Amino acid sequence: MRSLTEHRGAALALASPLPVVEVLLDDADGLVVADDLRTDEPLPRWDNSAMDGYAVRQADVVDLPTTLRVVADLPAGSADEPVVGPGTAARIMTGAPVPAGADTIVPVELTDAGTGTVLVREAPAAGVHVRRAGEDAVPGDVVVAAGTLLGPAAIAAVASLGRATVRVHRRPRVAVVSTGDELVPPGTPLRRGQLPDSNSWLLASAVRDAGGTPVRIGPVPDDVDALRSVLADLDGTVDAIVTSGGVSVGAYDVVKAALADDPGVEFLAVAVQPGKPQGLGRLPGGTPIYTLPGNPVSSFASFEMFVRPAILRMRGLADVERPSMSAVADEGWTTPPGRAQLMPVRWVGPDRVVRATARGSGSHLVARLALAEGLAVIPAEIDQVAAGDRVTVLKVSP
Ligand SMILES: Nc1nc2c(c(=O)[nH]1)N[C@H]1C(S)=C(S)[C@@H](COP(=O)(O)OP(=O)(O)OC[C@H]3O[C@@H](n4cnc5c(N)ncnc54)[C@H](O)[C@@H]3O)O[C@H]1N2
Ligand code: MOO
Repeated sequence: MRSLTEHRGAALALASPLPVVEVLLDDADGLVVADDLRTDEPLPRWDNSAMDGYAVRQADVVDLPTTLRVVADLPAGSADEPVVGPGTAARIMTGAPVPAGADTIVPVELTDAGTGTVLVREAPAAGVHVRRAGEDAVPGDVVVAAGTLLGPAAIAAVASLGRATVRVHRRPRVAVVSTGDELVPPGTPLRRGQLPDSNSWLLASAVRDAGGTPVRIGPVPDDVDALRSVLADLDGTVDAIVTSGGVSVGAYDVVKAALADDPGVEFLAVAVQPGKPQGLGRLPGGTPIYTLPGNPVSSFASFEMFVRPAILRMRGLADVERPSMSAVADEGWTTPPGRAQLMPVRWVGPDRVVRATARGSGSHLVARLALAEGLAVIPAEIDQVAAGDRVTVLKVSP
């Protein structure tokens, strides 16, 4: 059996950052910046006022109170370039450029708010309430580095450079294909033996949560030719394919059968529970394929371990790890000998977890998987978790 870490490495090795495209800022959320974005100008671009008030000369506000003549009115956006000479002031609003001659901003609260003349009762020291050109960034500074994930703050930084578009790695399109004769779409009446396909929805949602665009297909019946034709159509038109089911040693394991002669795809056992039977590789057209086991908790945990990091890498992210933390197991449980365990857990305190369901990591427990907030990763060498033990928990809930 291959170790969890080794298989994760093989899964990640199939992925590389996708080609770069230029997108409007409106479409940039969740995408990853392709090149360093530098500023050509100082930011702020000019000295400007941090307060609504009056721009004055410090020498004029030493003996207070005093009355100054108002020679200009400068709202934010004003292109006027008045000069504040001795005995005068410019009314100024937050964000307007500080006019030549002025070195001091008097907030309106310290004046009589006059428009023809202004009575100044108190004044701050020179430079207070002035936002200096270049104090945020100077020309040549990298403002948004290659590899930055675009969220609200980073998009604001790009916009503040005056750019309407940004070059990013294309968002991965990932096909998810569920297989199994027993599956019907949710909402369809069930006869004995049938069950709703939950994996294609699970995987489509997981793709979206990983920042990809899912192409959901399924359920595909246990028919080798039908599945081959679905995969051939997808090969070369999507960035990755994820299948569920049909990879163990059953008589009708369609995914394994459909790809058995494909030299680019290997099937193997990984020392992990759930998620032991796995396959991965490239289809003839070069598309990476990940064939996950069909048990829903196995599909969930396998996607988390093997597919999600690959999608993050395709997006151009350097860090493909989930945030993890050490937590205390509030109860004990057994783990399979010689295999790592991925135990769905939920929080019962800031750093305490219990199994999400009393039946633990059983790979069919799809209904109660909904309670899982984390996956405790128990190394293969550990055969028993005791109450009070520390475990590493990946935070997986959205
Ligand atoms: N003799 C052996 N049998 C099994 C072994 C083994 O080593 N020897 N391994 C077991 C393990 S571990 C797993 S995991 C499963 C994986 O099997 P498959 O990937 O072939 O999955 P299926 O047989 O197609 O389905 C398993 C199970 O999951 C249900 N399922 C499948 N797809 C969906 C879906 N889209 N939505 C909801 N539920 C789904 C399916 O009905 C089965 O109950 O093999 C074990 N067997
Ligand atoms: O590997 Mo299976 O996923 O243990 O149930």
